[in-house]
Amino acid sequence: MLEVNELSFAYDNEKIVLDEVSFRLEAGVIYCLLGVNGAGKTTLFNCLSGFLKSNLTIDQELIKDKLLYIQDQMHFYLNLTGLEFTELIFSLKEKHFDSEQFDQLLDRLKMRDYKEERIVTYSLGTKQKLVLIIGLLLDYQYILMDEPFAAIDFITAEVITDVLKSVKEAGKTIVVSTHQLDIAQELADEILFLNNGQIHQIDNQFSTPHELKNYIREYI
Ligand SMILES: Nc1ncnc2c1ncn2[C@@H]1O[C@H](COP(=O)(O)OP(=O)(O)OP(=O)(O)O)[C@@H](O)[C@H]1O
Repeated sequence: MLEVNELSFAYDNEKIVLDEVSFRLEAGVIYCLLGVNGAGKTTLFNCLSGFLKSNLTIDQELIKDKLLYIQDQMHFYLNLTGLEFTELIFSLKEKHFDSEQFDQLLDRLKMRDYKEERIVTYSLGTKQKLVLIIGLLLDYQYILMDEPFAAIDFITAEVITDVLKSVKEAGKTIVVSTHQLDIAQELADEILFLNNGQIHQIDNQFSTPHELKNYIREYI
């Protein structure tokens, strides 16, 4: 379990983005992080992963070995193929690369044809899928994902939703930020709604995206 207590953050002492935010992340749970543009979702991820210095005490072991942060803007070596890039990440992280599991995930996300293609030829959504596959293969306990569905078509989004649910069943903790309420309502066990520097943690009791939207509107 990861417990965050009274996390506060402001950029250059300007407006407070996170105002004594507290919440817990449990094993085997998917959280969807929601909030309007500029609410502070990326800032929260950056604080949790130690990219931004806040009042949070960062557990270095957690950051290094247990927590994976998949940012919305990823950097690639564009001249490498998907396979080469994945192998490079694994060698940098000094982790064993399981090529069979890699192939299975490529198949599941309809990525097999891209395995030997250079990343420069990938579309944005294809790059996002590669990052997701690498993230899942790295097998971290906590996976933070900033808008992983942003460039993903709805068919692939369904596949990714299923993949994330099976990762959750394996006891991982997943936090996904998204603006897509249909995905949040389908995917989340719990909603983390960020608004005016505060987090509202809500059970996903909603049977339709519309219900979730109406609930959130009450806060804004
Ligand atoms: N490097 C920065 N310097 C100063 N202010 C920043 C910086 N990055 C973000 N902000 C401000 O902090 C606030 C939170 O931004 P953040 O990017 O965390 O929001 P977000 O919820 O991820 O937004 P979006 O949904 O648009 O991606 C915004 O007011 C933003 O303008």
